[in-house]
Amino acid sequence: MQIAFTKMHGIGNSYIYLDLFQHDYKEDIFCELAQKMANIHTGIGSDGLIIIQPSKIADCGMRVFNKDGSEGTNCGNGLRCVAKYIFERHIVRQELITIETKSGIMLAQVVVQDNRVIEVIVDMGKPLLLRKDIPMLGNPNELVINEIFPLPQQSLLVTALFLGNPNTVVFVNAIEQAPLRTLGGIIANDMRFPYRCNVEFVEVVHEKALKCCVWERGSGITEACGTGACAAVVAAILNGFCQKEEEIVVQLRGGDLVIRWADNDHIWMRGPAEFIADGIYEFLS
Ligand SMILES: N[C@H](CCC[C@H](N)C(=O)O)C(=O)O
Repeated sequence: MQIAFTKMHGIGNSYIYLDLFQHDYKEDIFCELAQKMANIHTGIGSDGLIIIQPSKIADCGMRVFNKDGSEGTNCGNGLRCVAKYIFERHIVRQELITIETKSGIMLAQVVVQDNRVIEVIVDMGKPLLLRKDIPMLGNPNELVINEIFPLPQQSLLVTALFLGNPNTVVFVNAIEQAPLRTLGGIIANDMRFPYRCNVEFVEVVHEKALKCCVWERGSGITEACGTGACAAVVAAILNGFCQKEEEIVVQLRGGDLVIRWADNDHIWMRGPAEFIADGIYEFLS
């Protein structure tokens, strides 16, 4: 079966995009397709698969599937790419775009220069801070801020929250020394998170800049994570390292995002989105 796809990335967090406005691919192949197309050796290579589809309640819908075939509930870098895609491929004509995700309807504003989207600003909604909303085992109506998180090898101090998807933030003195490879997957798959979680290690550079590296639920280490960068800013503000209302630059391996926790409690993310290639994939189910 031939699959028409577009590969795009948001600061190095790359996905294979399928456009269901143009093609009628059935959802029962998405899990296997994500695993096969994301494979760098036998497929196209990406951090996962994103489905762009019609929606009854927004300009379009977005579903995100990780490398392991699991489905996420949102994708910050993916939202910017979807907004760019549907604007430049004329699925919509307006610059303010609504995108339905499994964690709610997101609002994206494309910034256009010479008919090209050079940047996208996304309202990522409000962070959810209670354990029951992350979700994380323990007292359901408690916050998880700078909490001791015992592991077999050592105990960490974590701040956990839901922002598009479950996130656990660990502050470190130097990002180069973050135990990303050794502990990222262990935390992400810990049984205290019923739906697993994305894990961000964060160094506070100063009150308006963070360094962040990420182990993503279902995909492992990625160059960047949009929802993770937003979660890092929320955690830094909750821990008193940064201030609400300020624009915070989050420096990830693949590039920078500008994040702001506004006074209406919404999180705003600003960053680029790029096309890489269009192609046809031979799917042998
Ligand atoms: N791995 C994530 C989905 C992708 C999130 C990330 N790529 C982003 O840019 O937000 C999850 O399963 O929650």
